[in-house]
Amino acid sequence: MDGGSMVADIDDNVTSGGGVRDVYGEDKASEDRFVTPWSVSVASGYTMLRDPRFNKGLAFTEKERDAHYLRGLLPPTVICQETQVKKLLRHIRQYQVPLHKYMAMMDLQERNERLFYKLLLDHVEELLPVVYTPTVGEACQKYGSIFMKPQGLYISLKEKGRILEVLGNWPEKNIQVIVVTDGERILGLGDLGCQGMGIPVGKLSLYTALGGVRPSACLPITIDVGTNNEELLNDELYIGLKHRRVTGQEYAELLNEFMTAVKQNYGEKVLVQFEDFANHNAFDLLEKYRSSHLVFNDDIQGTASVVLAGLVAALKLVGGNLTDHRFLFLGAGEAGTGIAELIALETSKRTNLPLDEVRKNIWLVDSKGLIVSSRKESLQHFKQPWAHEHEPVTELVEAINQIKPTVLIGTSGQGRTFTKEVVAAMASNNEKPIILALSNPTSQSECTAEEAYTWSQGRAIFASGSPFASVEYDGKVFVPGQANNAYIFPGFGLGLIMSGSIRVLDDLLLAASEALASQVTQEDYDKGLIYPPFTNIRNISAHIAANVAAKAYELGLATRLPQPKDLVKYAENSMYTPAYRSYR
Ligand SMILES: NC(=O)C1=CN([C@@H]2O[C@H](COP(=O)(O)OP(=O)(O)OC[C@H]3O[C@@H](n4cnc5c(N)ncnc54)[C@H](OP(=O)(O)O)[C@@H]3O)[C@@H](O)[C@H]2O)C=CC1
Ligand SMILES: CC(=O)C(=O)O
Ligand SMILES: [Mg+2]
Repeated sequence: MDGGSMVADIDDNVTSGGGVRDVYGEDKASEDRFVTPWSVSVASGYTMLRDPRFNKGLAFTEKERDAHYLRGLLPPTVICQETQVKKLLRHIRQYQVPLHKYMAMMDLQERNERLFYKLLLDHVEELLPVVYTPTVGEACQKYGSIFMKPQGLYISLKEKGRILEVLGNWPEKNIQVIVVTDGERILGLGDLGCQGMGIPVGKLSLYTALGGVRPSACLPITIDVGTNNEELLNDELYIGLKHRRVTGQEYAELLNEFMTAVKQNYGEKVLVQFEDFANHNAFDLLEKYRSSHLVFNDDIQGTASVVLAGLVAALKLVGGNLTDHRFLFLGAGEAGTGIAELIALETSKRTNLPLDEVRKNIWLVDSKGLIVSSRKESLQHFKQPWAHEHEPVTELVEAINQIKPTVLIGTSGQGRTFTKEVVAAMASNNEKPIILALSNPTSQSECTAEEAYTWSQGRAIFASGSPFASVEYDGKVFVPGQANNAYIFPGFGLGLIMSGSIRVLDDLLLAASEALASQVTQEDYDKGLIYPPFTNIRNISAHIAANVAAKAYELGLATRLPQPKDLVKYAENSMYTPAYRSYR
């Protein structure tokens, strides 16, 4: 036997490891290959089915199934989007636990984006509490354990010096709205660190569903500088940086790099919405960037705009004008002082009285009691304009009895602080007390709708940050309204985008507020409502967007010229509609 034939034998019959010959080619699976972490097949619709932006599920038509290599990848039946909505709604409703409904909705968003938005928009009153407050609060608390797929963009201290590069990793390039949080004050739930991501994700879902900004133009971002939440720091499943928050210069530098990178990458007209930052950063960030970037703080400014709208609408029910009313807040942080400032601004504009004068009708209570002048030196800067001459008062009931407000607003983040005595005190001083329990989620609401109506013998005009069901009292049904910045920011953002605005001024917030108040109908007033129902939200958002854009053009903030003639129509036409598109 010579060497040559030996080689031929081995080649033919024996594998290199001495095993059995690979007859069926199966051993190819263990061959060394160049590894790429993804594969793209141009001759298969498989990737299309798995892309939430294009997927239509069983709604792909016969023609589309042929044209896009989908044959066999779907069961044979074809159903329309309306039927899919019905099916999905039934699916969501079968869950008893709100968090399970939330997870099913997120799952749908990642599977079939248009169906998600169609379902949300068609059943907005039912599903808003699922994708937004209160359920989003619980989702953030459990974010680390419920999520398999990351959403949004995470920018942590590890990315310092490389933020521009990180922005480049996001697949979409034409971003119009960024909602960013650092997770330090998530709703009224405190510091949830990196798990706060649920908030920007939820807010941006509303930008699309309620305001019609297309999903690909929306970018949720969480900045992770650590957390002071001990429970998270000790949780092995915590998804964020496991150290206490960095503050001071290091924090400021990261935020500055972020803001600079955002403008460099997306241009002058990208809107940055600050969300759920703690107040020791929120006011400073807004102040620092409002003159160089298109920014607004939803908790300070969006909330102010929505509450002012509700109060202006409430005047139709209680009579008088803003100067005839006295306002008392429980909570003097972002929401409280933001609302107070916008009420004062609007009142001053309406009456030509100086701001300092109209501020005297507005009082705030913080965790140490009534904000009065003797405390001025020790107060944070945003509380100082509200330090009026008065003796110190520590109890809310006492403050109500002494100041006799016509309007009581809860922005404390502390549940059940509007006790029976508090509501009764408001009711004994006012025929129709206006009581707004704005804190979120429901567990942090200052009182429930039932408590507000029962303890005021059905006389309160009540709205809350998170939704409550209707209440029957003394044979009458009371429908509580929802005073939530969700009414404002989607339409507000659309107005900025469609006019190409480059800065946010307070006058734009007043314009948004005015538009929202004008959408409350006689039918709503007859039910005691000071906000229109969310079912009509696209129309409401179009009016808000149009009024904001009109003001932006008037003030010379708009860059998209010429100004469209009919701004409401223009807003409506600019909106993303979630109906499926036909594919050729
Ligand atoms: N409905 C809506 O659209 C919105 C609702 N919110 C809700 O409002 C709440 C507050 O948010 P924000 O203003 O940003 O938070 P901040 O932390 O900025 O402010 C909270 C304020 O409440 C005060 N406070 C805390 N505990 C008490 C107490 N027991 N009695 C009296 N005052 C108290 C704090 O006092 P001190 O200053 O002394 O610490 C502080 O002034 C949150 O629950 C949030 O979800 C916020 C934005 C929008
Ligand atoms: C609604 C909202 O922005 C908040 O509770 O923080
Ligand atoms: Mg918020």
